[in-house]
Amino acid sequence: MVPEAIAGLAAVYGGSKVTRYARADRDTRASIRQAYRIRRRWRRFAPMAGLFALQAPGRLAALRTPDGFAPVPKTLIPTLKTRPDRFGVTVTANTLPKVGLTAWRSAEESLRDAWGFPRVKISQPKPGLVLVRGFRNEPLDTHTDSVLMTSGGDLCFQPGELTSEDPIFLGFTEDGEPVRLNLRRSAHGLIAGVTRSGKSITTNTLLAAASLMRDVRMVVIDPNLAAAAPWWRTAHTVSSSVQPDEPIEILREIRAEMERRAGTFWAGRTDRIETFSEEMPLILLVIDEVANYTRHPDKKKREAFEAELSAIASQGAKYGVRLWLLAQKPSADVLTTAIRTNLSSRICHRVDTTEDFLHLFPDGRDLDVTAADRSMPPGVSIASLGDMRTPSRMRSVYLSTEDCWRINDAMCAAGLQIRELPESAPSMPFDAAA
Ligand SMILES: Nc1ncnc2c1ncn2[C@@H]1O[C@H](COP(=O)(O)OP(=O)(O)OP(=O)(O)O)[C@@H](O)[C@H]1O
Repeated sequence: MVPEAIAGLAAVYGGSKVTRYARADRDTRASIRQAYRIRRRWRRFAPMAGLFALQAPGRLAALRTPDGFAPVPKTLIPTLKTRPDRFGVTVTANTLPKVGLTAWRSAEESLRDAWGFPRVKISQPKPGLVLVRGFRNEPLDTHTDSVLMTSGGDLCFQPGELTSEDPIFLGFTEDGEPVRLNLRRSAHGLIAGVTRSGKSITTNTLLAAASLMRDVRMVVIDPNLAAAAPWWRTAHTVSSSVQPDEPIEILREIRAEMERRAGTFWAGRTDRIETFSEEMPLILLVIDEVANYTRHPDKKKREAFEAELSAIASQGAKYGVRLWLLAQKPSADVLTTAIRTNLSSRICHRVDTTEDFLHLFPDGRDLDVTAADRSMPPGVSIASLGDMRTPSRMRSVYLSTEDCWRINDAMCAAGLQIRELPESAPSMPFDAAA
């Protein structure tokens, strides 16, 4: 019975590995094979790389050793665990006496050559453990499609299937770590970058995921209409007005909703809304090209817009509002420091100057990354959001505007259409539905 149970367990374990391999994409399969080779050759390779320790022989060894011979010390080798993914393999090893981070770093070149990685990154996440991240593919150079659509153009999630608690997968850091945004737990955000740097593609993912969440109410203000167009029929509120009047009205309505929600604090004995529902949705307010309003030539309108925006930026989060602003260059004349300070999640695509970068990351001069880099390709940014400990390079996942239209078509088919497209829609160049 016992050997049968062991055989059964082994079959299940082996079966799950085979299934995992069969389901993996081509790059992950190559990494699975690479991880296997690393483990198989490890005991022979570790002493050659100097990654071993000698343990003085104990009394038992002395007893077992024939007379006239000195007892041989035991060779200890770090134990490896491997985690393959599409970029390469992450190897975790325990440290041994004198085989800590320094020894692993000294062996970096041998590890790179023996394991076949163009780049490895060695770190110590906690005492007793060393992490070697081997990259066969660079995460920043690797195109990643959004998880919201299949390669065949079908939706991976049906409208209403997600909630604000579901993480939005925005991209990968340069170390291959997924970057996820949790709308419920995070506060406001800012996306910057020169034209064609990738702001819209990043925003597509944010808006598309939010539109599939049943407890999120989407409000999109966009003087260029580009970001708003796919969501025109289904977003709760949408405006493409170049003049600030309509956006000011929308911001006032949100403020009125905030005041209405303040009343619920008494009943709930709380000072913030942390759970959302269809009756009490999270309000995602996205404003593209915010400079169009904050630098509007009409001073009175500009100030009225800024006053509303400032109130939402400072107070909105606790009432369940998440404000995301997009700007090419969020300098002080575009966004006041008071507003900017409240936009804690930051994504900075390529910008022109270091000063522009510092508007998003005031400590940017001390960082070893910058977005004021002309070689930075579209889709790559410096990001600080979610559980990232320091700002890091990120490559956004790709979700085309055409895919956003497809998601919107599916929402309309599910009876979620709120309004018709504007009269001018058929002539819009980006109207994939036309
Ligand atoms: N994450 C990405 N992966 C692959 N390609 C990308 C990515 N992001 C952007 N691109 C490429 O860069 C082009 C420009 O991106 P996008 O339209 O998002 O720029 P933008 O900053 O919004 O520009 P604009 O301000 O002019 O609207 C896209 O059409 C696409 O070809």
